[in-house]
Amino acid sequence: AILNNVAELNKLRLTFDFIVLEGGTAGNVVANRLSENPTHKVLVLEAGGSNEDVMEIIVPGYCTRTSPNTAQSWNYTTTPQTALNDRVLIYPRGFVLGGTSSINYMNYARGSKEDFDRIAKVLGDEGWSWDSLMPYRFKNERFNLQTQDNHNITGEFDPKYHGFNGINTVSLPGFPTPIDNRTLKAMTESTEFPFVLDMNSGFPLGVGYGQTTIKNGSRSSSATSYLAPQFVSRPNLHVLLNAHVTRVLETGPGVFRGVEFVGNLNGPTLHLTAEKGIILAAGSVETPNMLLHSGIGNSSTLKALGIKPLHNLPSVGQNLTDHTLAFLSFMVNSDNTWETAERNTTMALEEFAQWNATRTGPLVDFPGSLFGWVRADLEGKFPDPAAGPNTPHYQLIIGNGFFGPPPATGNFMSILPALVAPTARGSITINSSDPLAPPIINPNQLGTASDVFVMRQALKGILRFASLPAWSDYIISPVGINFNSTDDELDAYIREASVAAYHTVGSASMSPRGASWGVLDPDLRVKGLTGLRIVDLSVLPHIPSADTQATAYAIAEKAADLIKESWGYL
Ligand SMILES: Cc1cc2nc3c(=O)[nH]c(=O)nc-3n(C[C@H](O)[C@H](O)[C@H](O)COP(=O)(O)OP(=O)(O)OC[C@H]3O[C@@H](n4cnc5c(N)ncnc54)[C@H](O)[C@@H]3O)c2cc1C
Repeated sequence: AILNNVAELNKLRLTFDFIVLEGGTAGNVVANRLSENPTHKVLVLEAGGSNEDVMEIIVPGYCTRTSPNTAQSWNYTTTPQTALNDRVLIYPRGFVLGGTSSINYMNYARGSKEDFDRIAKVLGDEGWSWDSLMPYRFKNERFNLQTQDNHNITGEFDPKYHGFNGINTVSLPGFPTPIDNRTLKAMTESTEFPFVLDMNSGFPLGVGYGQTTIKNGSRSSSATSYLAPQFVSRPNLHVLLNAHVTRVLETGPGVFRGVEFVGNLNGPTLHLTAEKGIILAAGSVETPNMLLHSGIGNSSTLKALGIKPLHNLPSVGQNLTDHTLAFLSFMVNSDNTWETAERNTTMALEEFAQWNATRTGPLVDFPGSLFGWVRADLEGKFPDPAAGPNTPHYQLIIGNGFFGPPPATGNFMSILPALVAPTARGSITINSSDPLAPPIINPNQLGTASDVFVMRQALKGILRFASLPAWSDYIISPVGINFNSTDDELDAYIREASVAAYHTVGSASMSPRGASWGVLDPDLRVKGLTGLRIVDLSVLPHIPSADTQATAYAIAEKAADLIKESWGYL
């Protein structure tokens, strides 16, 4: 059942085997899988509210409206980013059931085989390799063979890389955009941007059809899928909304099976204990924040802040890694772009009415059909930052309009580069002993010379792509730079036009058993402690070269098996 307040929970007088701290992308997967065993009583505590009836969440075409500065987002900001002219960036995360899977842009991308084989090698644990994670990707995925416009999808994906019986629906685009055919034609005009049949095969290089977590024209999040009515009605699964967790608590020497939370920010502090274990799945920003406030982190820093150190793990909050996105638009010779609907209320209402009546039309998709995964020419200047030669350095996000509020006049298309093999590392730290105070978020965007160089090469690559004959009667000019900008001009543009991609990972990373660094053993247990596992993207020692939700789901499916195994059933 889903409960809205602590009074409802108290009335039930329940005890729990597992308490899953937070109903986000990964947390809901674990809650679902652990409650498959009817003898296991599972509670999820989630700070945010319900995902139901929020149109910005449900309608795919509205996905860019879910954040920032909405009731469904932790409206964080970063520290001034040195490489980005000291700009403070917005840094949203989902504050709602489903977590960031309820507010993200739904792109489903797994990264490369080499990404995960590198992680397995670093950890000395084959269980994290690409091949070992494949069954968990399949357990998560329910690939949808029908699109909203019922077009023939042969040649748009490769079925052998997909799961068809999982829980979370993944679909191909259901409404072609007017620039799809030109993009496909451009691919035939240059060997630099070949067509890739399926970017989720482990070998993503090329440009191909995007896959998204959309079910029949509406968002599929961990809340709508893993907590669908047939699951959340299990008598042994309870989800408490509006429960802000402040700390995990020591219940015996080195044993953490307690949790402290508040049911509303001015209300009393409440405590619960799990018989078997606590699963911390608050995401890469809040998980390290919560560990630090619980006394798990660098003991001397915690002591200086007035927090009683309970377990010295200096890596907590370190190694935070994120991708970087640069906005890049082109003025085009067409009026069939997003701007036209954005400037015309009647047309926007018609699009919504179409979606509402038949789940067809432009709002059934993330606003874009094709994505690219490309390697940059490093010109021998830097060691390869990618996991291997089949792994991209940057992503192309192609859209039929201007991302963000459009200028008053003109029509546009966007080809955004996202740096997906960053070398910079950031951190989550705290400067207060108040667990309700926001953490200090420093993703250190483009924080190395190598990252700035690769982003510059990405911009040059996109300018080459936009110069191909397929675009000659369509693209008028880039916005903010031009086709022959100098390196200095491109760098100046990058520092102003780049933002975080919100693919945050790594801040409570696994490391090999017995290592002097890291926060978790490869079985996701906090090093040196009993009763506490972490299951979210903070656990990754390296960032995959793709959007991150597919990996959050795979980690969580694997974690559920690890937990079940340790309690003697699978
Ligand atoms: C705007 C945006 C767009 C994105 N687009 C894409 C995309 O298109 N494709 C993609 O693959 N990835 C995308 N991502 C990233 C991706 O969605 C996330 O990496 C992933 O969902 C994170 O999963 P998680 O389980 O680690 O954390 P989350 O899903 O964030 O779960 C954490 C949960 O913990 C809760 N929580 C945190 N602290 C507390 C507390 N103290 N007490 C109680 N509850 C708490 C949160 O409310 C949340 O529900 C996007 C991210 C953003 C922000």
